[in-house]
Amino acid sequence: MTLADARVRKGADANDVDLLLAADAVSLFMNRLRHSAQFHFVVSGGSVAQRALPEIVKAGNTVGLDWGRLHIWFADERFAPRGHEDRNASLIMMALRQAPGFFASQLHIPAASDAGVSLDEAAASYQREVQRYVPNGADRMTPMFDLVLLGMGPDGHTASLFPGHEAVDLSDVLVAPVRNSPKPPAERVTLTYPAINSAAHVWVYATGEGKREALELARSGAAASESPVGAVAARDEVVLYADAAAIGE
Ligand SMILES: O=C(O)[C@H](O)[C@@H](O)[C@H](O)[C@H](O)COP(=O)(O)O
Repeated sequence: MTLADARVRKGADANDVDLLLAADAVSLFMNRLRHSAQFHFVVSGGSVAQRALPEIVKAGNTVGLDWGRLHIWFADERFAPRGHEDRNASLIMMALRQAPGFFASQLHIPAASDAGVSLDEAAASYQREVQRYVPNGADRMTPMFDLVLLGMGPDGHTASLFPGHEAVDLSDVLVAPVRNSPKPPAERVTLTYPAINSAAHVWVYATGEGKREALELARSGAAASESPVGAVAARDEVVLYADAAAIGE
């Protein structure tokens, strides 16, 4: 299943979408954790980190979610110094501070640029971390995240997979270094399609009129090089969370 045939969860506005998504995420966590010891959840930067994640944390706390059983991963991270405002980690850590029982060791952050490793090493060590912690799917080879929550840019990028960029074409790695990103900062670490598309659930979050055109292109089944978000897929289900402004209906 891809974004072209995704189930759509539509909210009247961004706030409505946040509430809808938070309730769905928590029920997915609870259901999965009935049969599984851990839940591997991939989050993104931008408004996913700023708005959706804090709402998910609030909804989890309301039902007494055991945060100690979640592992949180990054769809992408900017290769900037630790604590820098460009880092997605800053926002994500802020949201998770409100999640009782969630330990720092359950948060998997790609290395910062001042950690003494190169960009290539940061990507390689993140890939090793994914392989070490995330259980493999039915093929016993590919790590299977439980849920990947992606944002999208007005250019159709998702994670740090940008239109026309080489990371979009990679089929043999789970994590890639990105140089010359059209959106600053230029250097990033990103999950690739093999990692994203083998997840059980992939949810795409798009709010605001600025996303409308890119979303339309993505849902028309455009090629990955033109619309990276349009090429995301999932083993079980792709769901689009969008407000009326983004979906244009
Ligand atoms: O790394 C980045 O440059 C951003 O994090 C970026 O990828 C962002 O997630 C999308 O552009 C969606 O952003 P919004 O959801 O805030 O519109």
